[in-house]
Amino acid sequence: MKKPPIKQNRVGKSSTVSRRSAIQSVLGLAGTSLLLPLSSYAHQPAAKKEPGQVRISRLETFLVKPRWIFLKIHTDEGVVGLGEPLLEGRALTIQTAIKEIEPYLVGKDPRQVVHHWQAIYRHAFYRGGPILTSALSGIDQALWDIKGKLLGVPVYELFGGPTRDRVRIYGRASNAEDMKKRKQEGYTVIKTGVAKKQPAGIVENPAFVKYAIDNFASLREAGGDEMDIGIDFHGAISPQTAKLLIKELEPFQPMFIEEPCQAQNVDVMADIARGTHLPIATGERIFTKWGFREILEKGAASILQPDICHAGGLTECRLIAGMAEAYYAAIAPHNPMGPISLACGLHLAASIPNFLVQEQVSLGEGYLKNPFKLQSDGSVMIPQGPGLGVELDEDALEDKIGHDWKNPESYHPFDGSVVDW
Ligand SMILES: O=C(O)[C@@H](O)[C@H](O)[C@H](O)CO
Ligand SMILES: [Mg+2]
Repeated sequence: MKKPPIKQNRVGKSSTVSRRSAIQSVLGLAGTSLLLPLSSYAHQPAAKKEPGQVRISRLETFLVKPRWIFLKIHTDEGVVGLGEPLLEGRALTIQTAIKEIEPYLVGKDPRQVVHHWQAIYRHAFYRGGPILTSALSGIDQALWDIKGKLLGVPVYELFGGPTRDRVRIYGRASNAEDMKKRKQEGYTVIKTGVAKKQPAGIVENPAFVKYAIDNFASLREAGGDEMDIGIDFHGAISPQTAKLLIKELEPFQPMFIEEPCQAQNVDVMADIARGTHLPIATGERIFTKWGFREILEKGAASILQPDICHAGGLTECRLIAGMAEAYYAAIAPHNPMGPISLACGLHLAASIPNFLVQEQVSLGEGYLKNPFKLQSDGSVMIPQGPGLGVELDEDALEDKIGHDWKNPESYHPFDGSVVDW
């Protein structure tokens, strides 16, 4: 059989032999040639360090309030890369996943970002899934940060940008009063949710619909016709109710309908999308290009909301943006995370043509030495420092270390049954 193109680990040969024979004996395959030759199982060694080269020395994660996890990838040259490998409610699991990936990275050249992405994703054998792609996403972000810092340029420069000089961000409003405040702060885009007195069931009566639509109408009135207002159904409404609400919302022209249903059955979302001219947005629970492929092919959404902390990092989200462009779809990164995630969104926005708007819940006040500032036109500027261009404020962070965040639970008040939140 042909030798694999990658140099093999001679030093590790004996452990490779025992690993293969262990695999073979477990599978009952001893003596058969079903498995690849020895060399194919070898771990790629850290190449000898030449002068001027950099090696990854250690991965450090820490939980940060309210529910985040930050990653630092340390190098033997002192350059540190930042990432946010968060999956909400699973911070400890992610921490463990990163611990398991660390031995692969230690001793390696941090600049081979795409190569490491491929190795971490594909050698896991069980590919993807929210836990592993979130861990990988944070690592990918930190590696781009290191690469930019080593070269002394912002990440968007490495991606061929800037494609724009500022980035529209959106705030949140659940009622007319919030809307007026956001407008005053300078926001030109707002996201809201479906107003409801109790969790949605399967079929709703006119009172449910009226309550939700009246609330949206009050937001439209407070925001005015020039305000872009997206509405997040949160995948927590039945598809039939989603269709009904969308029909009633059409006259108020929302900017997009987010997660009109869960994305597990893409055909159902595509059916909803065909029934309205309003743009359907989805993506916070979809991972990698393989997850977004089906959404695009079936025309289930025209606004993709990959989370740069879940979907595979900056490497993968750029590729997803390219796929989206071929379907005239736009990118609006999901981001209820921290400021490292926001910085990633800004670099992505500055390096793709089809960016729409960026979600954020924190501009980094109390976390960053150089927090972002909302401009009077509803935008923030793209960070100009090397790498991701953000620096943690370690002193301010001290009292924010650690959390025991738990995701909400929701039960129907009538019979106590589990409902989506
Ligand atoms: O679009 C959003 O920001 C929300 O759907 C959040 O991702 C969700 O509440 C979990 O944090
Ligand atoms: Mg959402």
